[in-house]
Amino acid sequence: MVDKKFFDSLERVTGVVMNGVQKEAIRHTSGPLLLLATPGAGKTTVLNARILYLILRQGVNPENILALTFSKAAANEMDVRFQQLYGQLVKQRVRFSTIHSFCYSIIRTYFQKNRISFTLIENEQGVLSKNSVLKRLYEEINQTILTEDKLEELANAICFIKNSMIQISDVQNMDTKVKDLGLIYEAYEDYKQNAHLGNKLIDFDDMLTLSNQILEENPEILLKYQKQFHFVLTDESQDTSIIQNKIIEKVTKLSDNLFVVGDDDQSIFGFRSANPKYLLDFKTVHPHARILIMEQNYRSTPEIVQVANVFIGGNTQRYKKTMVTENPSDEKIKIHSFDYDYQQLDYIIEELKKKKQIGQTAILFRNNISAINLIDHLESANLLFYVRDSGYKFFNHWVIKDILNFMRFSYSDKNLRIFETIYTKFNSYISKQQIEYLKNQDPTQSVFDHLADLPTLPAFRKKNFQELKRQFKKLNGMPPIDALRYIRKDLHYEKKLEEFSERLGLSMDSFHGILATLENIAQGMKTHKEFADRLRYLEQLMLESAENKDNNAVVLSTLHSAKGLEFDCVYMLDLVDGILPNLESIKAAEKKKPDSLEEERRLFYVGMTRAKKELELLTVENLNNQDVVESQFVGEIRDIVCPGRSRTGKGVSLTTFQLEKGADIRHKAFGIGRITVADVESDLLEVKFRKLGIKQFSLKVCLEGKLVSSVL
Ligand SMILES: Nc1ncnc2c1ncn2[C@@H]1O[C@H](COP(=O)(O)OP(=O)(O)OP(=O)(O)O)[C@@H](O)[C@H]1O
Repeated sequence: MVDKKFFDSLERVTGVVMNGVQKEAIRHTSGPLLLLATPGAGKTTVLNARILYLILRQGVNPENILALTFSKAAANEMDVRFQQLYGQLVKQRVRFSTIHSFCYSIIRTYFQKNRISFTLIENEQGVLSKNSVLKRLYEEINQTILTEDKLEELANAICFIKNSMIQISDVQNMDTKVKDLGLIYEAYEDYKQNAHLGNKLIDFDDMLTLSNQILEENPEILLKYQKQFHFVLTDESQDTSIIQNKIIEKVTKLSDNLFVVGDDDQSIFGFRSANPKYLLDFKTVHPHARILIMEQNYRSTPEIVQVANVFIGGNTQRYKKTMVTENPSDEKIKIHSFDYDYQQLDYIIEELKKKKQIGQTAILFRNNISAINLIDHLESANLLFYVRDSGYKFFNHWVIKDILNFMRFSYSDKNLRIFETIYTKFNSYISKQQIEYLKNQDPTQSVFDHLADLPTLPAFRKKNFQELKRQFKKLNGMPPIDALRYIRKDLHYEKKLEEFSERLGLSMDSFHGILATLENIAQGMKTHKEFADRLRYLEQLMLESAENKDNNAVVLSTLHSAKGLEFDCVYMLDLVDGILPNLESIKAAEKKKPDSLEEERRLFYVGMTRAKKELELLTVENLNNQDVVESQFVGEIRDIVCPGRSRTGKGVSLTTFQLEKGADIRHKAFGIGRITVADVESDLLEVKFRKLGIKQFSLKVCLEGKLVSSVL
């Protein structure tokens, strides 16, 4: 009865009437509890309300409460949400923290007490920084340079090792694309321990490893934390890694007051060793735990909820949950296919222009690079935007630096300093010795003239240098878009990139993406300077976009960073196989290893369930100048949204949609085409594709292998 007062005042403050399960979770005061929920079920809402309940109703001191989540942004958002709603009721600050910052406080206290000096190397610049150390060790061990993309792969692999608590001796058995990972890892750990005697170097994930070790080896320290944090709550618990899990379990062992909130269907950080297994095994570890399930979605329309339910049901490793909603109906999920990526962007811009308010709209994508073209388009259309991952370093990528250096050099083929940065990146056949020779020549003359004047040079090489001189001169007079193509094709920069990628085992996809993005930005520009200025301007806009956050600006975010958020309207773009799902997961699934494809499905699901009212899925047939195939997930959604269109009449109705002459279908490998023949008796399906022309297939194989799907 007394709790009624609490819930009444909660309702007044939040405007939310808690449902039965939510109330039960909020009122749960002792013992472990797993609160499993579907998206939009109010997990964060309940977690905050439970903290309030503990403080106001149970008289718990806020200092004894620890609310953990797994990203800085999520911790901040929880804190802000709590302050906004309950700041008036609770004056003392509650500790909302990431697990890393909690661990940092453990090691800092321990090191200070034991007079151990340490340096954090995660975000440092210069030779001591984690990235510089990793780069140096990789290059020493592998005798080859490490690109930014590979560096990210290496850093992720090391993060994975630590979070999964993999022993050094087992690293070599890991399935990884990083060459000699075991050796690099060992050297890295050794360097951090011993390179600076008397000073430990510590990276982000060392905070976890060291905290776990400190708590394990020092019972008095562990007891201090156990006594201080009598109540521990973890949000987004599906993202807990093995080591994080161990730390949480240790700290809560005494009080046993662990309140775990999560959704196994939203576990999307596998590359950092996050694993839904923690949730799936909760009852085994805590046999006396309560498990509550919240399936009511307060966020989205029935149209979105129903489709998302069926879609996530395609995964096998999950708690079976069925989302329901009482929200009013709205529009169906929309699916749009475009021939080219720029058409997709034009469409979004037109749609945004029709809206009065765009602050409740988000554009979500798999890879940060998708944001760059968007920014360019949005700026041109005078639409305000906010980029959530504004730290993305697109504009500093070495490929962009190369391109700008080609352009700069074309202005003055005397500039040896710039020439040195590009001479290996086109077919120059210039040796290091020749570069040394140039250093002693008259700097007011063309480097090509100097080279052509070399005494013992064969005639064809002379001609070659004269030709290069002519080519760079030609490049200088071109508008940026033509210049880009000229650098790629005529000066063979792209071929050099391919050779480079092959040597280092890199995929060309990201390079294609960068070059195509540059081409998009260069459209319609007249001078190289204008192009370079535009790049600088866009970079600045991106960095400053955080200021637009609450200013009616459309939100641009990767799917990963959008977790926990909600918007009236969501566009998901670039939905093609190879991006979402990514290539590795498709290949693994073909070899009957479905785990990563399941994670890709969860990522897609997280994106869909951010939408309250409108959800639009956008796919293209040509992305970054490459022909691509629609995401298999989009095909599935299409079949869920529009099952069994007319099954009567002529044609082949062995599937949920009609296969008949004149009907448009989507082939998994070849994209959209129009049926010219569909004949069961002769087992023939003949399709005319827009770009590939007519192709014939076995009807049986297509149907059994689900190679064809309907087009809305
Ligand atoms: N009982 C309720 N009645 C009405 N609205 C509610 C109720 N509980 C939560 N909500 C609203 O539902 C929306 C989703 O809540 P919240 O963000 O807490 O969900 P979540 O489970 O954390 O979502 P996700 O896991 O998808 O990020 C919010 O707008 C919240 O105010």
